[in-house]
Amino acid sequence: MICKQTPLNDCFIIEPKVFEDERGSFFETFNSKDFKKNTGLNIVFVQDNQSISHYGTIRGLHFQEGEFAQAKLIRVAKGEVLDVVVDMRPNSSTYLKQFSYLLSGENNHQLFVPRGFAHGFTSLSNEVVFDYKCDNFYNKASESGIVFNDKALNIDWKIPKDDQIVSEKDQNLPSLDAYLKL
Ligand SMILES: Cc1cn([C@H]2C[C@H](O)[C@@H](COP(=O)(O)OP(=O)(O)O[C@H]3O[C@H](C)C(=O)[C@H](O)[C@H]3O)O2)c(=O)[nH]c1=O
Repeated sequence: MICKQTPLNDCFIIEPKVFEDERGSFFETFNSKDFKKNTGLNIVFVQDNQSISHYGTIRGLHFQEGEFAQAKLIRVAKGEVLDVVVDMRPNSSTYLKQFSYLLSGENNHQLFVPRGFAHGFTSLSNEVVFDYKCDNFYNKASESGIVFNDKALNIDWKIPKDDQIVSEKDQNLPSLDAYLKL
């Protein structure tokens, strides 16, 4: 596996070693020994999630707050997404900076998103299978987020407005400015 630093502190891109032969391919989607050796992080993932999204779906920007904050190891098993993260940690030198990255079933790349980051993605293909590991359990009461079309973040989701599919819940998330004033 190759581990590359992103422009945001503690956020990494992981490129697993893929073995290909006449039958197809194989790769280890997670190996705790290799993960610790390459990232220096001692993370215990406790929950695996999967979502399936139609083309144009935008999920996010989400995070759980406080003691229920989650680090995530994200991959796309099928299709392609633009994954977007924002460092929401006031003490970080990359505070409020954003980073986006194409994850796909083709490149098999993974993105490690540390606790304290807002996370979202958009489906650039149909029926995207989005799989990720979390190091903390789901806790509805601690869910929070920033609205996907926040003016200050001005994220380019790469999907025409007419094609965007966003849940009612996500459309009603606060702006970054409103969230920071909470
Ligand atoms: C996240 C989660 C949700 N749920 C239930 C709650 C709802 O009844 C249903 C759909 O939840 P939601 O609309 O919040 O799903 P997403 O919009 O994909 O949320 C996720 O999307 C962004 C991109 C993330 O990074 C977070 O992991 C997470 O917020 O699944 C659970 O039972 N367990 C869970 O861990």
